Amino acid sequence: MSRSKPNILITGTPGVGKSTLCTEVLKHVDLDWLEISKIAKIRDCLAGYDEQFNCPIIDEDKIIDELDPVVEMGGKIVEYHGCDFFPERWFDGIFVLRTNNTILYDRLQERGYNDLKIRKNVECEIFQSILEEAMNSYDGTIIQELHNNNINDMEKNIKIILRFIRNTGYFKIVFLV
Ligand SMILES: Nc1ncnc2c1ncn2[C@@H]1O[C@H](COP(=O)(O)OP(=O)(O)O)[C@@H](O)[C@H]1O
Repeated sequence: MSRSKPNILITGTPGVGKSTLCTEVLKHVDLDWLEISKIAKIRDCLAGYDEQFNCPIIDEDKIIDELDPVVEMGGKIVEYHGCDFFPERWFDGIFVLRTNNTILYDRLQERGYNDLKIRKNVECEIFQSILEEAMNSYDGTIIQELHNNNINDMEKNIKIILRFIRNTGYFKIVFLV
């Protein structure tokens, strides 16, 4: 089945601003937001618990099986702090958010993460693990790295993503404002 709307992925280390950016983009365009962490819990797609990162481990095969028919229809913003297990065919564009280490540290501390979890996530960002994961899993031409340290960055990123969606040229995209 061919899609009438594009699919994009918004990924990056926890705390880089994925949810906030999705919320903002969705004020302007009629797409559906798939928050993989939440959907995995609701639809019982969990495979255990990561003691080191202090978070649930999702059952990647199960979540793909659950969501494949929905994503194939198009019009989805998929959001998750990982990306290598999604089918390549799902996405028209991939956006990897990045945040300066000290800013990320403060955001995660404010979120109440313990010291180990903060350190592991900041290390993940320092080693640009998610960007590399994306580069190793998808065609580099559909990947954009977006710095997201402050409100100005956020404004720019919203525009970049909306422009990308507009330029995909799918016939059914509805812009709300
Ligand atoms: N561009 C930004 N400038 C300043 N603060 C931001 C920005 N993006 C996100 N934040 C803040 O950082 C925190 C983490 O954002 P969130 O969207 O929950 O990250 P993620 O979904 O990647 O875990 C929130 O308190 C949010 O308000």
